[in-house]
Amino acid sequence: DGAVPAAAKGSWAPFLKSIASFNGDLASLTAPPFILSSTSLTEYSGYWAEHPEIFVAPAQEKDPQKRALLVLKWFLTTLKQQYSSRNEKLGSEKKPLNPFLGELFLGKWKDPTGKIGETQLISEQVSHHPPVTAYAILNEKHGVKLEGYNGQKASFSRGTISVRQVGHAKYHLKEFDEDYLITLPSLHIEGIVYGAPYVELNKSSTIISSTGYVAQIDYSGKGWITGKKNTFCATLKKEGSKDILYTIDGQWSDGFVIKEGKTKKELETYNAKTTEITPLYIAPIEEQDPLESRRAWAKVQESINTGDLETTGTEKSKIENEQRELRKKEKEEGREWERRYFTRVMDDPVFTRLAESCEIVAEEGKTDGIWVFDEKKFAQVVEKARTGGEAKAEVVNTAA
Ligand SMILES: CCC(=O)OC[C@H](C)CC[C@H]1O[C@H]2C[C@H]3[C@@H]4CC=C5C[C@@H](O)CC[C@]5(C)[C@H]4CC[C@]3(C)[C@H]2[C@@H]1C
Repeated sequence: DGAVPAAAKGSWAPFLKSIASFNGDLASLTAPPFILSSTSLTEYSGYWAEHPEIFVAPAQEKDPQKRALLVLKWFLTTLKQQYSSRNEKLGSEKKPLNPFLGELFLGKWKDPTGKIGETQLISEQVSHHPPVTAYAILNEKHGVKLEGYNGQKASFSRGTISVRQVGHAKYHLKEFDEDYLITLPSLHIEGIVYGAPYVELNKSSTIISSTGYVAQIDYSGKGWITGKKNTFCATLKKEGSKDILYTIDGQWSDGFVIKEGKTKKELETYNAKTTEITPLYIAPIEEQDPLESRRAWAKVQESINTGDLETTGTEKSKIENEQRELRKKEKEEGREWERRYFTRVMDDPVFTRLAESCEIVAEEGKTDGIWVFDEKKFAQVVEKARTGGEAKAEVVNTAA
């Protein structure tokens, strides 16, 4: 059963107390030691493309309707890693490290076959209060670019933590000059009182394409029709039409079936458990920029993994104090921290046009702008790395 391990019982009470006065800021949760993960939240951006071949598949499909289906399929294949990979690997959902402002996580999925080409991950903590992670995933060979950002608005009630995700993802196909706006599902954390938290997705999310296709994904937890957890049903339609072109049903943590809308003919079955994950290549720590997660958090990660709470505390405080000093200095000099790859804009025409079709996302975009990948900044960073400028081999050690 999911009962709290006896040894950890002692650390449970402070957690439940902190959760009772939960103020919505997930980072303020004093999660018990066995729940602390040594992974920084900036690394979660990598969950969007752990199957690079599926990520670039739409770029190779000439038919726009089939392309829209392949983008929906790719999105659905990311859910298992996004929302249940900690359970698989670590036994339960964990509390990630809360990234500092400017923290970077850079990596690439290499391609030995030469058919997919290299796929690059750039993830940057663009805001600390509230925490917001922006990311870009780039595949030059197929002209595929994913950019997005996310933050969390959390609340606690009836033993579960509910999280509304702020932000969105935008998938771009260069060859067809096509865009897909992806809204982020709400979630809640179940199993907290048993000490075995896991994510369940709520309600629905949408993918709107500039070619006029709309995908609607409806999530449900246990106790819905099938009683199985992590179930969903998705439909793909042409905007303004009632005809369902395709349906996709299944469990995002297990697998799903793609069917033709009218005839219900089975077109494809996807098995999330047997599809290989491509490992992300990260530069060795000594070659990393000081702002890169695994270098900056190295001592904290080491002490979390060895269960040395004392050192975890002191090393975390060092980073937090450094950050406070930086913010103080910026305030005195009347400047803001320079984001390295992303810029906040008040109006992104692609986002605005596509968001009109789904009210949720439009709201955020209007109020405090949206974070976009800044190609100019990116080019400067690449140039600096090439000419050996003061910035290190930022993009990712291309020699490796
Ligand atoms: C045992 C009970 C306990 O200690 O409660 C702490 C729990 C682990 C609950 C709080 C944390 O749960 C984690 C789950 C994290 C989300 C997982 C996946 C994603 C998708 C990704 O694309 C964006 C980030 C997001 C939404 C994570 C955000 C942070 C979450 C909610 C962690 C909570 C701090």
